[in-house]
Amino acid sequence: MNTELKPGYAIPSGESTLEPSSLLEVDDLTVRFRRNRRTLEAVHGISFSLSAGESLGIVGESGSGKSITALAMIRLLDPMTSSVSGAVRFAGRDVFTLSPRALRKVRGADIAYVFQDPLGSLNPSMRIEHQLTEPLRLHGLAHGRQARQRALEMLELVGINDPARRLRQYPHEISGGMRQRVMIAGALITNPSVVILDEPTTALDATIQAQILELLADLRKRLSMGMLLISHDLGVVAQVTDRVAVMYAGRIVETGATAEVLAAPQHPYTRGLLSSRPRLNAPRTAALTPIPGQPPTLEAHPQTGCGFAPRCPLADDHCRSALPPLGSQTHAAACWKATPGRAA
Ligand SMILES: Nc1ncnc2c1ncn2[C@@H]1O[C@H](COP(=O)(O)OP(=O)(O)OP(=O)(O)O)[C@@H](O)[C@H]1O
Repeated sequence: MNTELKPGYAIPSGESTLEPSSLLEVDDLTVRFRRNRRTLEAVHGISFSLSAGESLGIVGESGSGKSITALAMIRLLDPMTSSVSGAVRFAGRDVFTLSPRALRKVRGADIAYVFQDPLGSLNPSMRIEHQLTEPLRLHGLAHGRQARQRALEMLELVGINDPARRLRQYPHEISGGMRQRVMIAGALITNPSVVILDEPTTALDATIQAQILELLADLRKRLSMGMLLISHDLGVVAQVTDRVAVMYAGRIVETGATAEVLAAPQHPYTRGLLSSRPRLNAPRTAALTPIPGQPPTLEAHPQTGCGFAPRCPLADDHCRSALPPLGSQTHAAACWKATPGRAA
């Protein structure tokens, strides 16, 4: 293995504390950006793992660091403007020290990424067949008729009618929901062990959103891949994931089995997210209570204490001065006032 240090990616000095059985292990991941001659830390040493066949949701308001966590994991952040430290291991291999060739294989074939905007991610001037089969050709997995056959199967798997016709079409000729299905088909075509979906339904209207979530829940059951689902919406995460990590200002503030976290959220932020969301754990008539204030910008990430303290109804001086640790329990919250078992 090439142990050359890539610009912006530092090898961690500490030993891993993660389960050896995990397919994907993220250990003390920290992301910093250089902006206007300042270095701003956007993700402050987060750790989590994903087992084969497991589905993990990362949830939090816009700007909490969900996307950059995922991008940093597979080294998709620009090393000229960012630096990443910590460790990411995929199937036991350190992603940050892979050779460019090995990294391309992991990124293209083993860990698939579905970006937020399907139209922006598809090439408008190429037929769907070419785009779907490209990763197969690139990684030498299939060519010609065999690749086309695999593309047809994948379109069927994601519920697209008349797949042979779709293969001949261009992205602008199909609907937004279908484009998202094509993106998912493209991500799965190499039979990856892990698929990362970044806000896969945000750009879609409510009906199509529900259909895509149903599809993801179905695929999760049928294929034994690990799934990392990024969303600002706990309702989306609730439908598709086994476990959830709630992020706020670049840290995981609560983690646990999705059903447990939703039924008995411990962190005031998770409770706030639930109370501000319609029709989840509450009758339709229940009033929505938005979380007061805004999440901090990177410049304003608190240097001491709990990052959520400025918006938290329970915060006291201790919360503002001492950073609460995230415990190692299966359901844990980084909060001095965490109240286990209390529902939203
Ligand atoms: N290339 C970059 N340079 C500087 N700052 C960045 C860069 N990319 C992201 N950020 C900042 O890092 C923070 C986290 O961004 P990130 O995109 O991970 O948030 P998010 O939780 O995924 O929210 P969203 O759903 O809005 O993308 C934000 O404050 C964002 O402005």
